[in-house]
Amino acid sequence: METDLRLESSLWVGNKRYLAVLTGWHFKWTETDKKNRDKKTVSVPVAEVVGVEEGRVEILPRKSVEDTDKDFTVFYVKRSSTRNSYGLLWRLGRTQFSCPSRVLRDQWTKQLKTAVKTHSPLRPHRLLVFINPYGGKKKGRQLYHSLVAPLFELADISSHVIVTERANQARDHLLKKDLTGFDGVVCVGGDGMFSEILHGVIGRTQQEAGVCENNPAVTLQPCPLHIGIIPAGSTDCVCYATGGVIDPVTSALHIIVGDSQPLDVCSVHYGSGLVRYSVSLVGYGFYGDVLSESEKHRWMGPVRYDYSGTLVYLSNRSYAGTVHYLPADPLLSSPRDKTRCLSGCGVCARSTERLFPNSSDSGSLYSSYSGQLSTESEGEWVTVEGRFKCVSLTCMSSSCARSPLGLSPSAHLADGTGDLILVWNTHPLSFLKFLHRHTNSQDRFDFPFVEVHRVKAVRFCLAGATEEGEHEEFGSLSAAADGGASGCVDAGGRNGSQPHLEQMRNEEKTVTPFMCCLCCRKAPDVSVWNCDGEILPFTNISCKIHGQLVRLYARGIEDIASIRSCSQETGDCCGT
Ligand SMILES: Nc1ncnc2c1ncn2[C@@H]1O[C@H](COP(=O)(O)OP(=O)(O)OP(=O)(O)O)[C@@H](O)[C@H]1O
Repeated sequence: METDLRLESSLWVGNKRYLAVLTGWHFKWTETDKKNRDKKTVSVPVAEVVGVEEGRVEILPRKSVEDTDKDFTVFYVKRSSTRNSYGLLWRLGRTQFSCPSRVLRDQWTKQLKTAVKTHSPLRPHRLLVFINPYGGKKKGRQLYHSLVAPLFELADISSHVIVTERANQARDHLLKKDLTGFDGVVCVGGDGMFSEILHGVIGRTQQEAGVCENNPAVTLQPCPLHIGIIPAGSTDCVCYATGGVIDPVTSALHIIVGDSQPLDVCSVHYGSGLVRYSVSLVGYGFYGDVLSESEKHRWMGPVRYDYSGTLVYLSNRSYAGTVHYLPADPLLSSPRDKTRCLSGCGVCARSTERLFPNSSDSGSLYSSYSGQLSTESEGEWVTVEGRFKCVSLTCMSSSCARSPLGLSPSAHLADGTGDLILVWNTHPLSFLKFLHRHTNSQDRFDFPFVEVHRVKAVRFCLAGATEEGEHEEFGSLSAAADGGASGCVDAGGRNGSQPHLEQMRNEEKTVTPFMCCLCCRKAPDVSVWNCDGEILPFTNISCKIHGQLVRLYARGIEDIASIRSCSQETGDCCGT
C-alpha cells in the first residue's frame, strides 16, 4: 500500500547535506555532495521508526533535549548481530536533522508521525507491565526503569506498572481486574513469570468468551491481548526461542513497533480438568526427574540443574508407559525436514490460513478470529508402548543459550502442532551422546533409539492402564467439538486456569507411587512431568496443541543472511 505521504527536501546531518525522501514505507536520506559511487543511502522502514522529536534529543543513557527551531531527531531500529545469540540484537538508532526553516521542520515531523501511525497499526498505546522483582538476578525493576521505560516514553506508550509482591499476583490480576484500554501485557521476568501471564491472558479470554478450558476437546478462543517479554529471569527460554536473543532493549523495541508473533500453546489435562498450559516443554522421565531433583537443591542457584542432571543421568532410569498420539499432516512439514522457523515462516503463514480459514487478514485483527476457527478432522491415533528414557512434547524449538537449536530444531512457533520426542531405553553412553547433541548442531534425532513425530495431541498413561479406562478419563477429542464449551464457566467467573487441582491431586495420589530419592538405589517405577519448569502432580495426562492461541510482541528469529542482503545501512547509534 503506497500512500500519498511523500515528502522530499534537502536536510543537514552535522555538516553534511543529504537528500531526504519519505515515500510510503521508507524514510531515506542520501548524501548529496559526494560523487555517485561514494553516495551512501540510509533507509529506514517507517514501521521501524521508534519516535520523532523536535529539537536535538537524546534518550539513553539519559534524556536530554536541546530545543532548537530547525532541528528534529528521528529514532529507529538498528540491528547488530551478536556472537552469543542466534538472532539479531535491536538497538536504538538516532539521527539529528537540521532544516533550512522551522516550517519545513514542522512539515517533516508531522509527516513522519503520520506515516508511522499509518504503517504500524498494531503499535501499543497502553500497556500493563508486571515486574517480578525476584526473577533471575533480581534486576527486573532496575532494568525496566533504566532501559525500557525511557523507550516506551519516547514512543508515547503509557504503562501501568505493577511490581509483584507474591507469586501468581500477575495471573490473578489478569483474571479478575478491569483490563479495559490495555493493548498488551508486558512480563518483566523469566519463564515462570511468563507462564503466569500466559495463564492469566488465556484464562481471561476464555472466561469472557464463555469457553470451558477444562475440556481437552474444546477449541479455545485466541487471545486479543498481546504479551511482551522483557527477559529478566535465569533461563528466559521463551524469549530466546521466539526472538533468538535475550536482550531487554531488543524486546522493548519489538513491543514498541507492535510486532505480532502468533504462538501455539499446549493445554495439559488430567481427567476432566485443565492442569496447565505450556509453550515449551512437557517432559516425562529424564527432564521430569532433573526438575524434581533440582527442586531439592534450590539453594545452589542455577548450578542446581547441572548438578541434578548429572545425578539423574548417573541413576540411569527408564520408565514404562503408553503414549498415544495424533499425527499432524506429514505433507505440511516434518520435524526432520531440516528447516527452521524464522521470521516470516511460510509453514506458519500457511497454518494461519488453515487454522482461521474465514479470516480475511488473519495477521492483523485478532478479534476477527471469533467463531471462525477451523474444525479440522481428527485423524487416526497411534499407540506406542515401551520403556522410555524420556517422553517430551514441545510446541517450539525450545532453544536457549545453552542449546541454541533446542529440543526440536525444526519445530514451528505457530503451525498448530507440537513435536513428540520419544527416547527409548538405551545404553547410558548412547543416551549421553543424545543429550550432548543438544549443545551442538548435530542431528539429535539420528539415533535408532529416538523417534520424533509432529503431532496435534498426545495422551500418556502408565504401563498396564487400559485403553478403555483412559478413554473414559480423557474422552474423545472430537466428542465436545459441538457442545463441550457450554456451561463450564460459572457465573462467578471461576477461571479454568485454576482447575480443580486439589480434588484431582487427591485422586492421583492413589496411583502415583512415592518418588524415591536418588541415594536409596531402588529406582522408582514412575517419573514426574516437567511442564515448562513446573512439576505436574499427575502422570496420566492428555495434551492438545492449540494453534496460534496467543500473540507475542515479537517477530520470530530474523535470518541474519537475508537482513544483510537488504544491506541496511544506518546512521549513528545511541543504544546501550
Ligand atoms: N513477588 C514475587 N515473589 C515471589 N515469587 C514471585 C513473585 N513474582 C513472581 N513470582 C514467581 O516467581 C517465579 C519465578 O520467576 P521468574 O520466572 O521471573 O524467574 P526465574 O525463575 O529466575 O527465571 P526462569 O523461569 O527463566 O528460570 C514465577 O513462577 C513467578 O510466579
